[in-house]
Amino acid sequence: MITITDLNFSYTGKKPYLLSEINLNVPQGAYISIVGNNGCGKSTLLRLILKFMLPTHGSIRINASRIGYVPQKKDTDSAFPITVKEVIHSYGRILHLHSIDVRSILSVTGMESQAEELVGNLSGGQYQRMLIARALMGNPDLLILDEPSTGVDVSSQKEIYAVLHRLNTEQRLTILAVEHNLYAAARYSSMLYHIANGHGHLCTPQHYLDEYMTREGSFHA
Ligand SMILES: Nc1ncnc2c1ncn2[C@@H]1O[C@H](COP(=O)(O)OP(=O)(O)OP(=O)(O)O)[C@@H](O)[C@H]1O
Repeated sequence: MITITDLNFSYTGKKPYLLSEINLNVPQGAYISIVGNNGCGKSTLLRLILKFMLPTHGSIRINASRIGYVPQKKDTDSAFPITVKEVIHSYGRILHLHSIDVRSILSVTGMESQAEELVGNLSGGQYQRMLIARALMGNPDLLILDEPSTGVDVSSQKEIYAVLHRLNTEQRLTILAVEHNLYAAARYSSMLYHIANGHGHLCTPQHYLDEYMTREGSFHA
């Protein structure tokens, strides 16, 4: 679904590269979490995949009919006076959807009873579940998320990952997520893509736990 070939990237367009010799294949139905230390280039890689920027060298091919995107919470404005229902309607207009069933859209992430709520009154977990419901409008075959559980309490994290797990295993939705929650990455991903020193390595959750966690520090649930 995503094929990245010999990608190099720096914000200056010159060496040293932030991302170097990146080769990654995300097959249909996979759930891949991108992990690595702060500043290693995880979000940069997502922005390249989303075509917000171009690689310095190399190519990214995407074979998806529609991509759903859940941005980092800090990149969204939860103070804007708009209800959950209005968020769904306005996104439907952007997608040129003719009829919108707000209740059924929100029910995918268990948010139907918050439809009339102002987004500023939602908890971190509810807000994130609203963004996931919005990203699923128009039936994407690829869902990209940037830190889906950052700033979300543990019980809401469980709800978010239950939704993502269900979408991936039952509906075969391909998921690519930048992940700081290493417990969730190891528990729910089919594979992890670990970035360190500009280079990426695809590994199984077990391999990541065995090889990297001991070197990179403690395990956060
Ligand atoms: N627009 C930009 N212009 C120049 N440098 C940038 C830009 N955006 C990010 N960077 C730098 O690129 C590096 C990688 O940033 P990026 O956000 O991709 O890292 P990350 O792995 O997602 O980090 P974190 O885990 O902290 O979110 C950082 O040193 C950051 O300061």
